[in-house]
Amino acid sequence: MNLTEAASTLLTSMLIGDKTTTVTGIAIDSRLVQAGDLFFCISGTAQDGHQYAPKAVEQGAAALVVERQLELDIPQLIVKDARHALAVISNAFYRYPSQEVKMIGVTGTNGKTTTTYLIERILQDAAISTGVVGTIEMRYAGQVFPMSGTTPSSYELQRSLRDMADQGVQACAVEVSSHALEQLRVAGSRFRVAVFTNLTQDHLDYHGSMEAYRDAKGLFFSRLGNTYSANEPERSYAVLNADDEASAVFKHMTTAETIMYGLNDGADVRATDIRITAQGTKFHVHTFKGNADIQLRMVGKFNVYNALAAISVGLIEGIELSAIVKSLESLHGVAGRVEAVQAGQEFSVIVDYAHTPDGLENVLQTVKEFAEGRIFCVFGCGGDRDRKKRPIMGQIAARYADYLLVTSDNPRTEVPDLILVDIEEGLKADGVNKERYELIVDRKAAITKAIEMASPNDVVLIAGKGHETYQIIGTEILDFDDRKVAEEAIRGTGL
Ligand SMILES: CC(=O)N[C@H]1[C@@H](OP(=O)(O)OP(=O)(O)OC[C@H]2O[C@@H](n3ccc(=O)[nH]c3=O)[C@H](O)[C@@H]2O)O[C@H](CO)[C@@H](O)[C@@H]1O[C@H](C)C(=O)N[C@@H](C)C(=O)N[C@H](CCC(=O)O)C(=O)O
Ligand SMILES: Nc1ncnc2c1ncn2[C@@H]1O[C@H](COP(=O)(O)OP(=O)(O)OP(=O)(O)O)[C@@H](O)[C@H]1O
Ligand SMILES: N[C@H](CCC[C@H](N)C(=O)O)C(=O)O
Ligand SMILES: [Mg+2]
Repeated sequence: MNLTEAASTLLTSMLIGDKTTTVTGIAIDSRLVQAGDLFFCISGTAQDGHQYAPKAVEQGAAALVVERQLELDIPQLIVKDARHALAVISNAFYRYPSQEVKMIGVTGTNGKTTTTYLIERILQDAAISTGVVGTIEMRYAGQVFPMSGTTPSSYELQRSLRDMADQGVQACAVEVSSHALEQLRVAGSRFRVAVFTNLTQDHLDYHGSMEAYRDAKGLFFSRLGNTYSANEPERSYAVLNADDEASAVFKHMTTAETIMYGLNDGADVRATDIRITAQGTKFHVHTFKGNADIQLRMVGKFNVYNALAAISVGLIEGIELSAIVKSLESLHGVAGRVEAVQAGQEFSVIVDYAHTPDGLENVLQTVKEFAEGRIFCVFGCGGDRDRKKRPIMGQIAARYADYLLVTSDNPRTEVPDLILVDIEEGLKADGVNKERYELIVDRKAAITKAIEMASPNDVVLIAGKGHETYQIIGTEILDFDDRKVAEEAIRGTGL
């Protein structure tokens, strides 16, 4: 792409310098710039990318996209909003790959990763080559790539989609975080389906209020397929959780046809007769394409919702309900989501990724349904993240578990002990007896203690980190895997 072509995508942009300059790649981080790249100076949430322009030039950038002209001898494309320009130009640079790969986006506070995996399985089994992009990893066409967050930046997403299209990938299930919506990471991507799981408290540090958080999610639906045309190759659909009140707002915002799923009468895709055991979840599903019994290997009522959302997507894609049911029944679960650790012990140890008040409540409710003995809950709250959820998570843990081991979960640049104190505030406010909990800042020590305390038939729930294989302390990323630590603790105590 040359700079004139890049400039032509934005009517109000202004090009300074050699207009024929060719750019061979896109970069937003000066440390990753390669010779020939177009470097976008983004006014970010933490810092101003314009300050890194000299470094980008030094690394070989061919040109810059800036919001104000810089005193540098290099072609510059001046735009009003570099983040917006990044989305627009990335879509063009990678030749609009979302027109070729059918995109299914999943947004919501909890359940995005799980739901994308269910969708991936259903589509793969229907011989639709499917990629998945989200918290755990990105994978397609037999390759796996690590991820640093949930939703990649717009240029990384477009670059990956182009690669998918070139490798014959037909569909892609993408986790769409509220940060991503606010930061235009999926802007310009054509979504065939937008799925909403639920909206509960999280990320108030970033969004400020629940209304602002809901509005960020709403962007996904208001931007969805807002043209009706005889030439439109395929319609877009919104798949909404009928039992979450935010869905009414999203339904109102979108021009797409909506499929409502839930547990109550009136939902288009509905579950009844739910039965949960330690081994799995049974229910009857009623849809606009027939009814069926289904037996998931995954436990928890929340997984019924995730399954209903995935069933809706399968039906939109024209897959038979019986085939969808078979696919879902074959899935063992998702790494770090209600994952059992078995090392010969006589009590249950479960590792789960619940890191929000609602996530924690759901998983504890599920555990409570099958626990025969006491419940020990090891959990913490992330540093440099929503502080308001901390006392609430403490209160929820105390409501369901018999004994709490409050510990660290990626303290990042905060003082770890103080995060624990924030959680304890909630316990004190609820008058939880000090005999029922302890604060152990070292996560390994907390897990080990819980395992030492457990007796046959008890359940040790280790929440918050799920599939994560690290603990972020300060700016250091240290190896840490709840599953391995638990297994070692079990073997170490010889139980
Ligand atoms: C608050 C937030 O969302 N930040 C994300 C955002 O950064 P930003 O654009 O605001 O950038 P910034 O850090 O202010 O820096 C400004 C610019 O300077 C550049 N820079 C910076 C340093 C340098 O040496 N050179 C350089 O060029 C940066 O690359 C950037 O372009 O865009 C970046 C690129 O997409 C992300 O990596 C970064 O994620 C940070 C690490 C983060 O922690 N994000 C979390 C909160 C997040 O996004 N989480 C959601 C998941 C939520 C969920 O699933 O519940 C997610 O989608 O991952
Ligand atoms: N539909 C749901 N409703 C409420 N809680 C859920 C739901 N699905 C999963 N959970 C809980 O939330 C945790 C996280 O699930 P999952 O990883 O699928 O969510 P996510 O939305 O991808 O999270 P993240 O925002 O970190 O990407 C699970 O370990 C489980 O405890
Ligand atoms: N997507 C979430 C993941 C949180 C996981 C938890 N282990 C933590 O570090 O807080 C976030 O970035 O806020
Ligand atoms: Mg996720």
